[in-house]
Amino acid sequence: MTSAAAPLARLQGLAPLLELDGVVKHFRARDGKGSVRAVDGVSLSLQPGETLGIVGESGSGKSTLGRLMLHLHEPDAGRVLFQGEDLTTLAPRALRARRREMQLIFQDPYASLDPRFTVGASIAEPLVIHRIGDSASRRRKVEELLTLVGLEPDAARRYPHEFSGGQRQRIGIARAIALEPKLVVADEPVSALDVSIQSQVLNLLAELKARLRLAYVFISHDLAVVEHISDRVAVMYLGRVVELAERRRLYREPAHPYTEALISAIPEPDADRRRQRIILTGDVPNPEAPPPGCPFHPRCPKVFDRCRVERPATTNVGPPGDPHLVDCHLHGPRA
Ligand SMILES: Nc1ncnc2c1ncn2[C@@H]1O[C@H](COP(=O)(O)OP(=O)(O)OP(=O)(O)O)[C@@H](O)[C@H]1O
Repeated sequence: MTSAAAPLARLQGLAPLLELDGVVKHFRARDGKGSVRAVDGVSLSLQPGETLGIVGESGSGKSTLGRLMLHLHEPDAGRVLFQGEDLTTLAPRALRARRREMQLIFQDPYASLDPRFTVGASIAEPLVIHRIGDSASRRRKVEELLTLVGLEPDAARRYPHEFSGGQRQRIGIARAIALEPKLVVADEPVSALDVSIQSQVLNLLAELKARLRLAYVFISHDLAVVEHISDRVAVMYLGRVVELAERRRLYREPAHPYTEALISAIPEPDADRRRQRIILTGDVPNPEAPPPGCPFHPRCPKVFDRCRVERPATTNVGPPGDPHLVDCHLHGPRA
């Protein structure tokens, strides 16, 4: 996907918070032979205060992309710009300072909560690491954060195992926003929760976004969840963004047959909005040996000859001022 979205934002006079330009990350395959193209040339941008949803099947590269955005992975190629600064070339000290402004929320809050620490100590830890305030002011800050995420201030004295999954995710969120970041990457933040609790946590994230003017990158395999929270949505397939558009447009008029199939599988109680379910045949191809041409062609219900040999370029199918980018020969200049 080319970086058409980023120049457009610039034309509109908005400086992006985050820009990815041709970012690549390959891993050595777990058997030691070959390499996995986890992220294979992604360009996109995120505006301050915006929520970008990232969807795709398991193994499509969503988590790797999220970690590249926070520079928790070093890219093999391409650039990651945060507020215009290239994170890949920043000195370690400057990078540490930028880390305050970007945080990660995990699927399993246990990953960020040490069971031996009180909740208060876990939430205060980033403040301690970045030497912010003294112990009294940190205690007050922890109480404020707990209140902000809908928990009682005295939760600070208790331990993670004393809380339910939803409450633990609230604690993980309190910890992530302790340093008042500008960017939060939330990687499947509600996938481990009961459906009834999911919407409470999603509402909390939406409330915090408005209050703290956060930008989110919201990663999920669940398209219904992403629709609820995102401003724009990027669809990943085999390490690439194959479609990127404003949320309503993407769900109403998906341009890529892969997106269309994913959307058709969302359970829809409203019969008028229900789509004919498109069943994808075959598995996601092995990312160590992606197919030639369009990587989706072996599973695509609309495949034609050109798809088997030529990789589609990115085309903007959106109206002026509303980019809708898609990598599919159905929409290319010679379609
Ligand atoms: N550290 C690693 N070493 C080797 N391969 C890796 C590593 N991390 C990820 N991969 C591989 O890269 C590909 C993309 O993985 P990634 O976790 O980014 O996808 P995902 O879309 O987030 O999937 P999931 O929803 O299952 O987490 C997969 O094939 C995965 O096995």
